[in-house]
Amino acid sequence: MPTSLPQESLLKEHCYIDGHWADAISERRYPVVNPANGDVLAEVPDCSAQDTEQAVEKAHQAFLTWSNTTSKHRSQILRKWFDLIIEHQQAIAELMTQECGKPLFESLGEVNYGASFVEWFSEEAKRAYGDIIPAPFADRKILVQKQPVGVCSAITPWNFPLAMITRKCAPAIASGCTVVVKPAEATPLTALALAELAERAGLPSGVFNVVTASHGKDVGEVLSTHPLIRKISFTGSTGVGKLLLKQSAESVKRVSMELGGNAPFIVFDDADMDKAIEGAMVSKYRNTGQTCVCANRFIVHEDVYETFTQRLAERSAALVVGNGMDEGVQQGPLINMAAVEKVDSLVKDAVSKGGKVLTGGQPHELGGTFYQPTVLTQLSRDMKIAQEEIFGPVCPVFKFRTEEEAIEIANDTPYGLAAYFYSNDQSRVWRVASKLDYGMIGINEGIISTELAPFGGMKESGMGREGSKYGLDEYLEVKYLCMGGLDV
Ligand SMILES: NC(=O)c1ccc[n+]([C@@H]2O[C@H](COP(=O)([O-])OP(=O)(O)OC[C@H]3O[C@@H](n4cnc5c(N)ncnc54)[C@H](O)[C@@H]3O)[C@@H](O)[C@H]2O)c1
Ligand SMILES: O=C[C@H](O)CS(=O)(=O)O
Repeated sequence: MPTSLPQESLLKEHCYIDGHWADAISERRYPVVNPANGDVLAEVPDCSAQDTEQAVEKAHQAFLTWSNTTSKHRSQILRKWFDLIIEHQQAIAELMTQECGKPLFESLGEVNYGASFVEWFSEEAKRAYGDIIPAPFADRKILVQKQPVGVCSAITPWNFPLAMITRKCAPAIASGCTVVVKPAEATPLTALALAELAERAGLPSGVFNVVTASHGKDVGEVLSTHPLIRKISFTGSTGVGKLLLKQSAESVKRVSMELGGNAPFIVFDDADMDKAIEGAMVSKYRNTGQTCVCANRFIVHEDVYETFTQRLAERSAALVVGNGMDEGVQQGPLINMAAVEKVDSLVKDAVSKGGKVLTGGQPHELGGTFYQPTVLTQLSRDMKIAQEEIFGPVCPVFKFRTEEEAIEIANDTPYGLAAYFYSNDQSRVWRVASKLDYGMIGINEGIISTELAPFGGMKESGMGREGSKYGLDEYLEVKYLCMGGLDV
């Protein structure tokens, strides 16, 4: 085990089921690798369908008790979990950087962002209000109450190893549900550290379970079809999301889907260029371009196109690329070589069709999973980079002339997660915001995610919302009680 991993007991190498640290029934294990240098950080259980079925059954038993606790009790435990995550944020961040690659300052940011969902839903737990509705007849009362959905499953991606788990499990636990989590195969250690801190916070056995596996298919099939699972919450690619929707349909499970993105970043001729460049940099290069809400297509008015592209290229070329644990590094590795090959293939396709490389454009001289921050111009919409989620440090910059053209280009995608645009014309702001088909829109702002606002998309970017006052309802059922025959 590399010496840089925290020695404190947050490094867990077993799955967490019903309050026990366990091996897989098969005793198979798989290595967790640092994408920056290929170091084996740890080994964790390679769980199967059988392990997952046991976890679901334990979560069901725990639900029978947990669902009958008071919301205040659940709130207090969630608050303790939040406090422990914050207390141990450095150790968690070091685990996160070494298993997913993001620079340490970004991992610390994610730990605090992910913890904010636990804090938020420790408060929202006490606000699952119902209604008393004026009855149409004198002898009855109409009541509406909310109750927990039941046993939930959560399947999460590697790019935000903590926040994507807390964004699901905090509202689930707050509402009285229990959860079986399958983290991404690449990033189980952060999830297991969360389980350790949940146990220390006093979360009862079986409420929060973590099943680790080297691939998603077998475990995922159980988590999307088991009769005791009443809801599945998935964050990941649209392709896997569609598969899970199909698998969940047979037993009509509740679903939350947080899927892929293809965010447009529109710069109008009346934009504040300094703000637009800053917004472009933070939106594009967060997690080395590997976030679902990263700017994926820059769409820039012809009058400011040269200025924007030159300034973006200068800033991109100046980014420090390296191991995320090293001081000053701003761009880490991509998650694996397949990601490097995909990003490079998109760049080469664009160049083969006439695209021009202003900076970068190929794997980084560091080798391995590192890629050069890249800016491309002279692009056309028939290029793959116009339609696919890049998930890497590449900025394709398209040109437009009219407002209508910009909106048409921006909406020309099956995705509808996040969009961004920069303009100082207030009338234009209202026109464009109303016409963009996206669940979240940053206006003169490049980073918009917060636990206070509803996170989610339209079209093939998914369904449901996470965080905010809307996030709790994803884990609640609404029940109507008609109390009749009253002599009142
Ligand atoms: N909308 C959002 O909030 C959001 C957030 C983060 C990432 N994402 C998206 O996730 C993708 C990148 O993450 P990724 O590479 O981990 O995505 P992915 O879809 O490959 O994997 C996500 C999770 O699904 C599991 N999985 C894979 N195949 C499965 C199967 N057949 N059955 C069940 N589970 C299966 C994986 O093991 C992992 O835990 C991007 O498309 C990104 O846009 C979306
Ligand atoms: O990658 C997807 C995450 O949901 C992005 S964010 O951390 O919520 O902004």
